[in-house]
Amino acid sequence: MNKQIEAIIFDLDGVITDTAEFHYLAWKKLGEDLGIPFDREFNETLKGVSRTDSLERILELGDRQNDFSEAEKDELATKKNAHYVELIRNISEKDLLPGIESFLIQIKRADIKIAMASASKNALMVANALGITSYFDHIVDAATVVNSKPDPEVFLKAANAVSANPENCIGVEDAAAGVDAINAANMFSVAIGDSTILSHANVVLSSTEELELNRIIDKYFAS
Ligand SMILES: O=P(O)(O)OC[C@H]1O[C@@H](O)[C@H](O)[C@@H](O)[C@@H]1O
Ligand SMILES: [Mg+2]
Repeated sequence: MNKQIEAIIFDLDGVITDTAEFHYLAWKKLGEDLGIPFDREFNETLKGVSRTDSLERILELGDRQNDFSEAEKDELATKKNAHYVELIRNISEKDLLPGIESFLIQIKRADIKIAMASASKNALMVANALGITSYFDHIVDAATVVNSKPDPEVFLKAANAVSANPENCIGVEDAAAGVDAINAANMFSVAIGDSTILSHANVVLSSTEELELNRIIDKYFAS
C-alpha cells in the first residue's frame, strides 16, 4: 500500500491542554477521602483510562474493590467528576499547551484530517472552552467507547469517522496506555513526555513545543 498520512488523531488531556493535572488532583482528593492516598507514579497508570476503570484501579490499590455497590461506585465517580469540572471551570484558549495551535494549523494547511480520540466524557466541553473544536473533523464521543485504552477502539473509531486507513494515521498521546492503544491500532505513535515511560512510541518528544509537522512526516516516512 502507498504510504501516506491521511489523519492525525489527538488525545486531549495532557496533549492539547494540561487537564491531566486536574484529573490527577481530582482523583487524589477522592482517594484521600477514601483513605487511599497515591502518588504521581501510581497516577501514570490512570492516564488515558476511563472514569469507571480509574476508580476500580484506585479501589484495588486500597484493597477496597468489594466495599462498594455499583450505585455507590457511580456516586464516587460522579463526586470525582464534580471536583474535576470545578477545577476546569476557567479554562480557555490561554490553556492550550505551547505549539498545539500552530501544529493544528500546519496539519489543516497540509489537508490532513484531524480527529480527537479522548477517553474523557468532558472532551467536547473542554475542546469548546479551548476554542479549538473547529479544527477537528471528528471528536469521538467517549460515551460510545466500550474498551478503555490500551484497547485501540477509540483510535480506530476516530480513523473510521474521518475515512482514514489506520496504517495511514498518526496518533499523539501523553499516556503509556494511549501509546499502546495507537500501536495496537496499527498507527504511528507520537508521544509527549518522559521517554522512560513512553519508550514504546515511534517518536517521543519532551514537550508539545517540539510538535512540527515536517519533522513528524519525515519520521513517519523513515519508519
Ligand atoms: O472522567 P472523564 O472526563 O470522562 O475522563 C476519563 C479519562 O479521560 C482521559 O483522557 C484521562 O487521561 C483520564 O485521566 C480520565 O480519567
Ligand atoms: Mg492523555
